[in-house]
Amino acid sequence: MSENTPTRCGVVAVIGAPNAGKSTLVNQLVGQKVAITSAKAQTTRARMLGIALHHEAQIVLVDTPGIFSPRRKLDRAMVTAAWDGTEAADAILLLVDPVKQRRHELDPLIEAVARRPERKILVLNKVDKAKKEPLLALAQELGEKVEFSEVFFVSALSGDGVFEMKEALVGMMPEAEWMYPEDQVSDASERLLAAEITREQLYRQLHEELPYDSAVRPESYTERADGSVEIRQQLVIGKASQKPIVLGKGGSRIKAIGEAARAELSEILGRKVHLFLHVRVEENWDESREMYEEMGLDWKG
Ligand SMILES: Nc1nc2c(ncn2[C@@H]2O[C@H](COP(=O)(O)OP(=O)(O)OP(=O)(O)O)[C@@H](O)[C@H]2O)c(=O)[nH]1
Repeated sequence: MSENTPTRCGVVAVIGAPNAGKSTLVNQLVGQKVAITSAKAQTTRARMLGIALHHEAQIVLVDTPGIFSPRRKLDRAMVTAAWDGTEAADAILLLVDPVKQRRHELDPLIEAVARRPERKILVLNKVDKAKKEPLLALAQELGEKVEFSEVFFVSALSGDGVFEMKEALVGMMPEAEWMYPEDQVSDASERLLAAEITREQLYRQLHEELPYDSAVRPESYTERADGSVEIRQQLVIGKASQKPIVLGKGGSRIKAIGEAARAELSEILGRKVHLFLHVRVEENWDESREMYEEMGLDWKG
């Protein structure tokens, strides 16, 4: 970057139906993992920032929970967090999975986006799985409903088309000082990220067996004198009957979850990690204010 080039900085809110690939795209744009992903819908619970740098621009990406029709209190808090994430954005990026469109969730979203005053960008994801003609037809259909200033076709998973999109995003960012230090990639604390990494493993390893209502509560995060870090977390489940599923035979499942999370965390943190997990049954954890605050969601009584 030349010294005379003015810096740019802006906020892009990434919205879309559950499972569209929002977290995968944010990670790809940032160039490292800042948000967890899974095949399970509604993995992202709170608003998370991923901070991408490209040329003179700092692009602050708001990874929102998927927007869907809320039924439970937890769902309502997630949808509120999603829309809050779009406040004060310089652009709204609507991400769509062209194969599994989830129209019942996508259609209300399209209507809401159409009414927003911000610049709007359409990104059709998962092009690795989609056929060309339906993809173009979908872009045209959505383009008739919302005034998008740009349309991109990408694979967030493989990175195809993401570089070109990043180049284009730079030009959309207003001239401004960077909001975050150059080396900051996310606004999540290491403590929260650690809990999220464990939750990702919990979903990956038990996705069919364990219903959606489970959570990981950070208990302690202590730096040891030798430079390593000791992390304690609770795996919170809603029913005692789920406990044997999480533990597995002779504790083998929880051990595998802990081992995979520990390995990934040591890599991300660049140091040795000691991870201790234990299961806790809390029937109404999704009605607890403390849990909401730990997940970065607002509690609305
Ligand atoms: N084939 C393919 N799969 C993808 C692509 N992008 C994301 N996925 C997969 O789609 C699933 C959902 O991805 P996420 O990034 O967790 O989706 P999300 O929109 O953040 O989901 P929520 O947290 O439910 O809102 C994961 O299994 C991803 O690996 C892509 O470009 N191609």
